[in-house]
Amino acid sequence: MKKIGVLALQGAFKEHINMVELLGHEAIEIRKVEQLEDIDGIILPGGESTVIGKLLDDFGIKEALIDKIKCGLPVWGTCAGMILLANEIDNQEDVYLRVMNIKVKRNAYGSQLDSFIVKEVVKGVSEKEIPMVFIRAPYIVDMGDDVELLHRVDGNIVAVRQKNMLATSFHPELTDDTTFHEYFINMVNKKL
Ligand SMILES: NC(=O)CC[C@H](N)C(=O)O
Repeated sequence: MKKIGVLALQGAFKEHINMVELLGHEAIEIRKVEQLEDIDGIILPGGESTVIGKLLDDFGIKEALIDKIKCGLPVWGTCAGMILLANEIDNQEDVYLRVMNIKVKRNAYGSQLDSFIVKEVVKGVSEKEIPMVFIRAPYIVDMGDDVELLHRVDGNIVAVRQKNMLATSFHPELTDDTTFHEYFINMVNKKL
């Protein structure tokens, strides 16, 4: 059984906790630096990246989290979590963890009303179609040569991996499909 931290400062962290537990692993709500010592991987949930970014500072956890990720802690950022990981954010000076060689565009599809769901096969992740929920989602507008493209939707980059870091524009935790959570657990188990 693995211990998966879910950053629990703001946003849809409960849903990730449920998915991790559904797969038989221990899920821990992360709010304190010392908790980072005792986990095998961490998920950064969807929410509001500006709020989570500020709370990372307020809770004094940002620098320790950056160090852990740079030392190889497997991390998965979903939606706002992807924004937190990015080196650059289109049309915005503020950046947060700056650990992943991607440039993201926030609210890339428009407002809440432009949210949508698609079901597609993600090569290398699953043979069956996976439901992908996009809610005021970002997408990647540029990425480094060291970043592996996992999936595009309508030509836009929505899932990538860079060594121990996984980023998706969409929210698997808001579906009943555990495929991406299994993929991340395999990363944690170093099977991928
Ligand atoms: N569902 C989400 O996580 C939305 C992300 C949010 N629009 C942001 O820019 O931070």
